[in-house]
Amino acid sequence: MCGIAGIVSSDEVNQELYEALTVLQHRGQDAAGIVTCENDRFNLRKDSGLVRDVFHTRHMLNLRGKMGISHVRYPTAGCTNTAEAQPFYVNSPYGISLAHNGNLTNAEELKEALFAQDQRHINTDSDSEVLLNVFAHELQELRKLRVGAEDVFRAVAAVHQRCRGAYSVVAMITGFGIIGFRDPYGIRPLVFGERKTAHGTDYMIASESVALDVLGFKLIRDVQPGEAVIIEKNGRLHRRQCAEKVLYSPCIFEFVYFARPDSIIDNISVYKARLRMGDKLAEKILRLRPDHDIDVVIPIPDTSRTAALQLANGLGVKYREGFIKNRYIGRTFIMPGQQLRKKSVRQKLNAIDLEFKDKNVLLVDDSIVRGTTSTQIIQMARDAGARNVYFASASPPVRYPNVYGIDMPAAHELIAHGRSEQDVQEELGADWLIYQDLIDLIEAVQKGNPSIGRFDTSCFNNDYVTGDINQDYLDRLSKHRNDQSKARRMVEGSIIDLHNAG
Ligand SMILES: O=P(O)(O)OC[C@H]1O[C@H](OP(=O)(O)OP(=O)(O)O)[C@H](O)[C@@H]1O
Ligand SMILES: NC(=O)CC[C@H](N)C(=O)O
Ligand SMILES: [Mg+2]
Repeated sequence: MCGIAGIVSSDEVNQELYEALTVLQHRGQDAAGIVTCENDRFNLRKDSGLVRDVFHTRHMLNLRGKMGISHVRYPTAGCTNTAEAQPFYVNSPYGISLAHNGNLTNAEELKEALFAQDQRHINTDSDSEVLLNVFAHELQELRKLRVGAEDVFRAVAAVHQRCRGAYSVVAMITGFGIIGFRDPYGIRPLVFGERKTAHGTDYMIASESVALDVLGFKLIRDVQPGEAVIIEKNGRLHRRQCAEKVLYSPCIFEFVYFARPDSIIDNISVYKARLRMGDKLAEKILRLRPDHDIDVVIPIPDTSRTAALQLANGLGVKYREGFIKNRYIGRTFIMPGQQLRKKSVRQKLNAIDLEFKDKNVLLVDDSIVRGTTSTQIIQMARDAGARNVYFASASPPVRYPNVYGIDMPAAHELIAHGRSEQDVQEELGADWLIYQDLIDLIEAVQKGNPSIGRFDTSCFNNDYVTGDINQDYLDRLSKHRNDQSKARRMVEGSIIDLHNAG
């Protein structure tokens, strides 16, 4: 998952793009970048690392301009090296820069076609560089000296024809403005908002509404699946549906884990969706064991807190913060490499023994993916003296790879793949394991916006919304991107790009 933002303002945007990235940091911790545009010239700073480490005062001073885009990265293609940090840049036509959240599922074919037919060279393994070049090629084909909104809409329509998979995008064209667009399924979130100032209206596009809130923008709405939103540098706004066929199917895992609870995406409050997940889990537990002996409900910080609190209320059992999170350790699931993920769980969470001693504890997490967190946490609960350790997951067993922007490419790395719930319970060492039912999860999310008829739930039920994912693709993905092969490719690459402020 990545975080993206774009701003057109009557004032300098560097500081605000930086702040947007700090608010979106939970979507990607590997690399960060900002491009601004001033007098038809781009200024770029991007590098591997957290937002606070990538941008120093000297970089910020260089990022001049009243429009710009920014990105935090969690790779799903290529590797973690700096050459694949975003935004990407092409000089022709016009000078275009682009930041992408999602994953193209036909990137290999597109890369070949870009080279063989469109005479474009792709210098990294990043699918986002491919996407940028498709967009650039389609704009070039229109052969206009100066670009206009109509041309951009036509190029986005052509992108929809050629690209498969998930893409929420912000792009910027020198001397013209910024563009936000979303694939025809709306798999990854994208919202836009406005802020009235004494000098006119500023506009902002972002992955999540929380970034708008923090910068004082008012949410207008989600960018619709297939839609493109253009904000010209003079503040003029254009919108157009560019896809022939639209099938709104947002990724349900955004609501389970990725998005911040204070965001509203796809017109659904993530916070309320998580509360409802807690309600549903409580109902299931009471159905299965009306006379349960749970003494205390304990969340596994951070993301599960909202669901766990409501679950405790539903059961009428005490809610206690039995694990304390080290506030300086980030999200472990999106860290690169299993060794680092495993080590970080212990650095991140520590138990308060008195909440466990001689009690039947119900630990709650939002999801169990590789089982890295749950295995260690259950052991920690036992070490802290718990009598029985029960474990509830606010989402169903994750059994299948994600191909739309979450880096879980190899089925065999998922703890529930090919295992029954009973098997997983034994593997984790829990005394009882309760998973949310998929139907309940869907209801919990859909209640926030009943007009969305479908969600991408592929990691739970193998049903990929784009309908074009076959075993051959999954096998290639698994071979290329499992933990071991990723580790082999962790080489540092130098950037062939705009001058990058070092
Ligand atoms: O089964 P696993 O492979 O361990 O993955 C699932 C865990 O990873 C995530 O936590 P993370 O530490 O990333 O972030 P959080 O602080 O937002 O909960 C998620 O909330 C689960 O706790
Ligand atoms: N998680 C994402 O959205 C990743 C974007 C893009 N596929 C990359 O690897 O950089
Ligand atoms: Mg967690």
